[in-house]
Amino acid sequence: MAESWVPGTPIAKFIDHTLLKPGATEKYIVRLCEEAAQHQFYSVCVNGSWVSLCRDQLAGTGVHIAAVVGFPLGAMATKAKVYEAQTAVEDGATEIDMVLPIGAVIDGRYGVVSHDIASVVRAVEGSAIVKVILETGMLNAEQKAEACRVAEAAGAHYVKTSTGFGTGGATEADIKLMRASVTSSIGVKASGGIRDAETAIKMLQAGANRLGTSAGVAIVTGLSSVSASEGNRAEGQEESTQY
Ligand SMILES: O=C[C@H](O)COP(=O)(O)O
Repeated sequence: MAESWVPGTPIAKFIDHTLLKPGATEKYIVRLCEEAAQHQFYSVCVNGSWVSLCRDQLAGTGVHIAAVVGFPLGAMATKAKVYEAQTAVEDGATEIDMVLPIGAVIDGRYGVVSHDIASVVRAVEGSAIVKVILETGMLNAEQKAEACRVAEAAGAHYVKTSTGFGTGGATEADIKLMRASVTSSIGVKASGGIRDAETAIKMLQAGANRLGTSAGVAIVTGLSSVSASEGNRAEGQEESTQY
């Protein structure tokens, strides 16, 4: 069962400190790890090529490593997602945040969705938990609810709202819908567009067990400090959430 936040307690342990921008450089990944260790975030969430660097940087800190898979489109072959997940685990990830095949959900081809998720779950079973990203901004309520049910039945440990690169991000309404669509055995992760403490707390109160955000430092300090990912944007990237 995923841990739930208790009002009045610190939220750092519920945050996946995230840097997924394509132009992220080594110094910002190192900084992400330093910030995660300093603030004792639950994990860093990174693209697969950074996992071994994070493992070295985070040794002895207690901070976990989450790697994204099939990110951000979800449309890769299942075999490719399996290989990507296995590689991330070999390199030190203990959490896999995979994007489900969004088009198959929209088509109603839930057998394909189930097979995709179950294949990744099986590939890393015993070594990593799997969070399934729905990209909620692209789905209607019925599709979101059914995708949650299919993900849980396929063995997922969490359902997660958004990549942060697609249409829309986490909303309280979606967190409530997703929480109501799965049992208490699995968690709900809110991600995409969470930029301040007030929003973070709203997501936790709505039923989220984890938050994915590239603004973790600003959230826990309550300041508009420049976190690793924001610094990365300062090197020439806009904060675009478009593909
Ligand atoms: O998986 C997490 C998201 O990519 C974070 O999105 P964000 O950059 O909008 O906070």
